[in-house]
Amino acid sequence: EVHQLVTLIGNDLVPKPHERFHPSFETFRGVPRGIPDRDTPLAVVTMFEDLGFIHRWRISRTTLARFTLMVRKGYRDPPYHNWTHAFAVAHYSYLLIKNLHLDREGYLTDNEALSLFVACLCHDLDHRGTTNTFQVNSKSILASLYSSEGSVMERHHIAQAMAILNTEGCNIFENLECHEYSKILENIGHIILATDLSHHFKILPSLGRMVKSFNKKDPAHHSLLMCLLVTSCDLSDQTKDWRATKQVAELIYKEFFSQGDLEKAMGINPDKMMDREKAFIPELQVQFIEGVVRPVFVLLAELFPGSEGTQQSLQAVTDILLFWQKFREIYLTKYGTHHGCSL
Ligand SMILES: Cc1nc2ccc(C(=O)N[C@]34C[C@H]5C[C@H](C[C@H](C5)C3)C4)cc2n2c(-c3ccccc3Cl)nnc12
Ligand SMILES: [Mg+2]
Ligand SMILES: [Zn+2]
Repeated sequence: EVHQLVTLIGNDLVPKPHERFHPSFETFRGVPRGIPDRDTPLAVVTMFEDLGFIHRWRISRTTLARFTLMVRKGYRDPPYHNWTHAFAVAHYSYLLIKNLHLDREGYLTDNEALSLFVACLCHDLDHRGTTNTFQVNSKSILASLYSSEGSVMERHHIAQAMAILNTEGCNIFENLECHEYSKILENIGHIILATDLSHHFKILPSLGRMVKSFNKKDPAHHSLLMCLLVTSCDLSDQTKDWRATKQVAELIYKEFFSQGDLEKAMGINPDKMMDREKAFIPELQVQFIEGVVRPVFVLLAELFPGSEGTQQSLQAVTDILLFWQKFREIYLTKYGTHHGCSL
């Protein structure tokens, strides 16, 4: 498949995204999950090309093809935390960089923009469909490796990304100067660690301050911005249409409930959110979107008020929240209580 992909992109055949994929590919309404899996490696390469990364960082096309296929292969196939999710997250970062001109406008350095896109592609590598808490409770190998530092899964995702870059013929950063190279690895690690939602809650007060008075010269602001951006990308499924969002919620709870079943079998009492007998999904989704998702897109819209895309994303999240609130009301009035709710 490397040969096939290389031939495609080798002789400058990298197509324009909207022509090859879908007119909505470059818009915030576009649903990257609609791209067939077999087309996603080429779509990744077109995004690298479209963002000017291939030229700016002298990335060899064959190396890029190998890297992309290795990353896709590095994902397992749990219901939600698979390659399709990584591709969707990376696509949203592509939209942000392209439409907000994050590098050109000085919100991010060139290096940070490339770091964000590559970190999104790699941010859930080798995910097993279980949470950090599960790693610790089940005393997994990954917990034995990383639990002392916290963010167990995220540290594993970083290790997997580094392993791919260290694989012969897959290091897309091979032509970077020394200081750029070490900077990019540091940024990618920082960004992937920021996808742990408990980290997001810790920095939330600082994000609020950063958004109020962003200082393009302050590296700390750049770091906080990269954390906010990657969290918005990780949650970007919630900025699409209701049908797409509902399908995603089904995948997430399929993964959560499998973990809950596993925990029960292991004699561990699962979190309500993971227990198919106790979870009332509409309520959980109202809480998550109201408490976590919408505040992220409010911050993003505040930071980029002139961008249609961020306003659209905030509006979409607001609509999704309304849907879940209606869903919850109907369910509660119809059934009085919520036992045995299924989507
Ligand atoms: C739709 C939707 N619902 C979601 C409901 C709940 C949670 C969730 O991790 N909750 C918490 C709740 C407390 C405090 C922290 C740590 C743990 C304890 C677990 C977070 C995530 C959800 N999520 C994600 C998502 C984003 C980043 C990583 C993993 C995932 Cl799954 N992406 N989409 C969704
Ligand atoms: Mg993750
Ligand atoms: Zn993710």
